[in-house]
Amino acid sequence: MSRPMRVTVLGAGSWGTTVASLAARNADTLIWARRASTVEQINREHRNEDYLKGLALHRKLRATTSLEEALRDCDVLVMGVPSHSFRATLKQVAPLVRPWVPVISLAKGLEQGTQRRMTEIIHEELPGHPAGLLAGPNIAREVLQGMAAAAVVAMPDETIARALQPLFSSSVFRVYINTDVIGSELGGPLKNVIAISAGMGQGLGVGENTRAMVITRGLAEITRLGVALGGRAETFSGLTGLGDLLTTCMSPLSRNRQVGEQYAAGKTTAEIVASMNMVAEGIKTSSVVMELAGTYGVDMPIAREVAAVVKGEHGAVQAFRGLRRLAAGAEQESG
Ligand SMILES: NC(=O)C1=CN([C@@H]2O[C@H](COP(=O)(O)OP(=O)(O)OC[C@H]3O[C@@H](n4cnc5c(N)ncnc54)[C@H](O)[C@@H]3O)[C@@H](O)[C@H]2O)C=CC1
Ligand SMILES: O=C(CO)COP(=O)(O)O
Repeated sequence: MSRPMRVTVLGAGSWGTTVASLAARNADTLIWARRASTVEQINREHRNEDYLKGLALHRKLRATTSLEEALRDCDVLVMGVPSHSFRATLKQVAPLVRPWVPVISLAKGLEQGTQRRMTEIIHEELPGHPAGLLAGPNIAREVLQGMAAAAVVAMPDETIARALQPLFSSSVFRVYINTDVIGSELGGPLKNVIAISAGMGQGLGVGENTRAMVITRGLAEITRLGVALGGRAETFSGLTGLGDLLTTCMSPLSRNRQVGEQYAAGKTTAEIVASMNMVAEGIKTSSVVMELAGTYGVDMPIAREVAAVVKGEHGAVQAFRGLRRLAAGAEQESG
């Protein structure tokens, strides 16, 4: 007798838990967390108070602290850990997961030191596994509350993407597919850096025109680097590009935007990181983005200012002064 499809999600933070709760509507879903207290709360009370305070999870979602149990009957593996733990987690997974299982990344970061995208790390650590991602403008709390949203499953193979699409879909969560993995995967990490700038602007009270400038010129930077790295230009005006940039720059719930507001309040990177219980990928990604911009000769003035603030080279006020001093050329060119 065939058993129902098993989705395994690794990492029970805000987004891993939310995606697991979505998948539990459509498939037998198991989430792996390191902390026994989190597992117990999900199994007994259908909640994850540390990350999604006051919100109910799908009753069928089950949790475990055992990686062996999580991977035993896994048909689809979803990686919900942040980019800094992505490779280490995959190394633990490698001996336990069956060879053909597709692996979907939720992480919106780039690896420090190697500058790798998460699906590149999947190929390196789990060779032969189909690798893709789920991304889009998806603030976890809003999605879990059932507010309508849309996302993209990006896989090189359209047939596999179509097979995975219904696992995450619901009447209020619309999942599209895209075969441009590079373009779809770069939107998230790059928008996180721009969102820090938008947050700085918010904190400094720069006004809506300036915010629109940061978002629009930020998209130009994202697209320039993304295309140089092999993404398709049109992907950056879709959900994983412009869509995610907008939600992250506009939402007070965005951790990256909150980080920018903290910089505007005069806090240092160390102080900000110490005060957060969640990850803001844009902090670490900013230096990786500047390395890539240097290698590919791409002009990224907004990301450059963010990277300088993250490193403590100057403050948010100087960053916005720096942006004002930029010479403006033709709109489709750099700057
Ligand atoms: N929260 C959101 O609204 C969204 C987040 N994302 C992305 O999803 C990824 C995960 O973010 P969140 O869930 O928001 O982060 P979070 O900060 O809420 O939770 C991170 C989770 O990963 C776990 N973790 C960290 N290192 C680990 C390790 N070595 N082994 C096992 N577990 C580990 C933590 O214990 C925690 O449960 C990030 O890359 C983020 O950019 C993407 C879309 C939406
Ligand atoms: O990626 C996100 C929304 O799509 C979440 O953004 P933050 O990590 O800034 O909260």
